[in-house]
Amino acid sequence: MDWFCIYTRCSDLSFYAATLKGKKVIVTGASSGIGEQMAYHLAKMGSHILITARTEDRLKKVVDKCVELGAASAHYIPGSMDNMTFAKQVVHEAEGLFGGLDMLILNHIGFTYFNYFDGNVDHVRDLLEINVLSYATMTVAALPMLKKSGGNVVVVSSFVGKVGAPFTVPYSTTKFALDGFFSSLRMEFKQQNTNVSITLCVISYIDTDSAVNTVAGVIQQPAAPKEECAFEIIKGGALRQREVYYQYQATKIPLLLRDWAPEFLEYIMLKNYDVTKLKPQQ
Ligand SMILES: NC(=O)C1=CN([C@@H]2O[C@H](COP(=O)(O)OP(=O)(O)OC[C@H]3O[C@@H](n4cnc5c(N)ncnc54)[C@H](OP(=O)(O)O)[C@@H]3O)[C@@H](O)[C@H]2O)C=CC1
Ligand SMILES: CC(C)CCC[C@@H](C)[C@H]1CC[C@H]2[C@@H]3C(=O)C=C4C[C@@H](O)CC[C@]4(C)[C@H]3CC[C@]12C
Repeated sequence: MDWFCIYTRCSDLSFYAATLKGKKVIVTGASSGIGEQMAYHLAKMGSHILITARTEDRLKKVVDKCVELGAASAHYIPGSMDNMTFAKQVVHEAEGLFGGLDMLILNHIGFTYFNYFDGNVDHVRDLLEINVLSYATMTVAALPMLKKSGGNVVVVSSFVGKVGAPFTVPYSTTKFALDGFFSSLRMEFKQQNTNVSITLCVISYIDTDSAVNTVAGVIQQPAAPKEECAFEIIKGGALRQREVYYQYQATKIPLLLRDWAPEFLEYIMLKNYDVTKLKPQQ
């Protein structure tokens, strides 16, 4: 067993020892994809869960399954994160339901295209509202409760929140912004001895329906499983890691090249794109 395996085993063990049983957790964007899978993991661990997204019937189905899987309690609140009043309302709902909060998992994203930048700066602004400002708004609203519990903020970002890539100009802009906001805030928390951890998750291509449909063959790299991805995100948050890299070899290794051999990294990334598979712009 090499050092990496030993490390992984130890961190898994310490995670299981400190599971999220009885913890109060909000998961945004949990009607599908990685967010839905995170809700199921938390349910199996026996957490109190509040999920949110826009589509009520999907949320209801996820909540029903969470109850079946063993959640201490499961609730949903439907609404759109382009509305900051709603973003605050979700946090206040958790306060009313649970009387506190241990973990805030920020995961939702607004719809975007996967193609050459179309010049529409209004779309960039709209996406910043949903993907960044609602995250900041919810964090500010949840901070009093998280300070009381010594809790965690978990921010789901992307490989393209660390490295620029073709066809994701508006999306990548929002994910880079999350790094600026949350990495700076994390340092202020250290400076002020604020006992709230911030985990930024750097995620590679995952097999969610929306991602696979959008990317449709353009990216040659295989998509990683959403169930495992969801587990690694929760584990990183519970262990108060500053960043999570999933999949490790598809994120951390290229990131090592980013500052030392940027042109080589660009070369590798472009080789992974099959532009002939690009869907026509809608
Ligand atoms: N899949 C991938 O390849 C990768 C994903 N990620 C990140 O993982 C996270 C989850 O992605 P993934 O599971 O693939 O995405 P999905 O499209 O499956 O899920 C997105 C979620 O956000 C919700 N949502 C969409 N628009 C809004 C809105 N306006 N207000 C509130 N909620 C909204 C959706 O529900 P509804 O439509 O009902 O509102 C859904 O629950 C994201 O942060 C993404 O950036 C990072 C790297 C790679
Ligand atoms: C070393 C390289 C080969 C790695 C390249 C990996 C790149 C291309 C991977 C890493 C993260 C991926 C994107 C992502 O984060 C989330 C979304 C949102 C979803 O709704 C639509 C798909 C999209 C844009 C993914 C597209 C493919 C991306 C850019």
